[in-house]
Amino acid sequence: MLQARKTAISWTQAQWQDFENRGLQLEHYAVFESADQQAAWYGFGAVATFTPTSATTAFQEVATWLAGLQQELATTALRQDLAILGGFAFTTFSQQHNAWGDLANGYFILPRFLVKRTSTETALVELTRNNFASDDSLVDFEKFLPMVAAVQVTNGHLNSTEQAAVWQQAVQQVVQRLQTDPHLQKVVLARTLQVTNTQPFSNAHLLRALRQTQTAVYHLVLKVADQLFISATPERLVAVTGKRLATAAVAGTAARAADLQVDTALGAALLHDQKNRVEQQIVVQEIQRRLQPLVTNLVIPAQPQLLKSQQVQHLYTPITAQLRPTVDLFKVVAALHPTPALGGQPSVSALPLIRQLESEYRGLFGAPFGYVTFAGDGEFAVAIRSMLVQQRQALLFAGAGIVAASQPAAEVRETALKFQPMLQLLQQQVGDISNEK
Ligand SMILES: C=C(O[C@@H]1C=C(C(=O)O)C=C[C@H]1O)C(=O)O
Repeated sequence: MLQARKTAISWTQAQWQDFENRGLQLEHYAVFESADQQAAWYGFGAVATFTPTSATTAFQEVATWLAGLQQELATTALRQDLAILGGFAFTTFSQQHNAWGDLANGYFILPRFLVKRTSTETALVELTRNNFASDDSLVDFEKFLPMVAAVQVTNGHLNSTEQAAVWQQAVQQVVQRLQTDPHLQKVVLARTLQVTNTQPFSNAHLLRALRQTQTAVYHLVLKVADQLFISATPERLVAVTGKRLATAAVAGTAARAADLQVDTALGAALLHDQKNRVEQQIVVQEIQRRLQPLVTNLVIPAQPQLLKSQQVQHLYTPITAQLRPTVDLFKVVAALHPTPALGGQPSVSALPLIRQLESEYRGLFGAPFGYVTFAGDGEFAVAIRSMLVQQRQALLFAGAGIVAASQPAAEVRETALKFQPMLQLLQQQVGDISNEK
């Protein structure tokens, strides 16, 4: 039986910082902060964890796991305040060796303590299968967290290895396929950047840098044992509140500029660029096609807008709808992932090419990451601009949509920009990076 209770909290900035630093010492810690800052969930420790067995059945598996937890809950009063947090894997793990370890097939936690922050409340929710240790959740929470001394400032020296030239050749191959295969419209190809430090990265510093340098994007964090996954993505996959659904088609990329006029001109050029408009329209149409059987009142603006994050700007079409009575959040995620923003079009042709041409298994990169409450509401973001950190190693991922008109060298530049959000976190900690090609 699951016992739950909720307490309103109003912590100072220093307390938040202290609790997060201590939370990072636990086996499990997770963060979901929405890009619009309307919702945030923090998971400390785990009452239960779940790892799907395969990517194709993962959505149903997690839905079934959550349904079991709902039945175990002693009270229905807190269903809006309890949530599972975690991420799916992009595809089923297919390689013998990969960097992802326990996270390879995706990973979800039911936290022992949840902090829920919305525009109207901030609350600590305690959850246990035993009896509560005391009659005060705040006391229990303080006792549950490890006592850690102040986080040390780390220096160190970074080395990075990437395979830009090899990847550019793979892009060239994809372009040739796109030009000769009339059924294939788009393939999203990703590359990786391996960064090695001379000493272990500090998770606390990485998270601080995430909040300082990456604003107006989602902050996604999942720490399991000595692995830390971080994403600063601008891209929503889907949010569901009651029967209201919101999703977005995000594709097509231009750089940002510090100068406002230059930045505006870059955005305007992107809005009028034929190649990028095609790339994004493919995503809009495919999302529409996949949602149609699941929703009513589908609203799709005719023209895209710009979605700006620190390093890049994208074409962006916000999409809303009403879920049909029998459809839930998991069914929508299963239908949408991967959209042609991360897979390609059609998926059946693009996904095998991705598997064949990419050197690293994607793991949580590009996959749905989010939370689902015990009431069935929730949100998943697309976990791009992300990396996996383990001790002295960081593995960064960046992809780009390739269409017949793509120029491989430009895609290399675009993915270099998309590494920047995570590179900044690493650099903030140790200073400059040296590049070993
Ligand atoms: C795949 C990534 O980004 C995706 C690809 C984009 C593109 O090709 O222009 C734009 C936004 C994202 O949907 C990434 O950042 O790694």
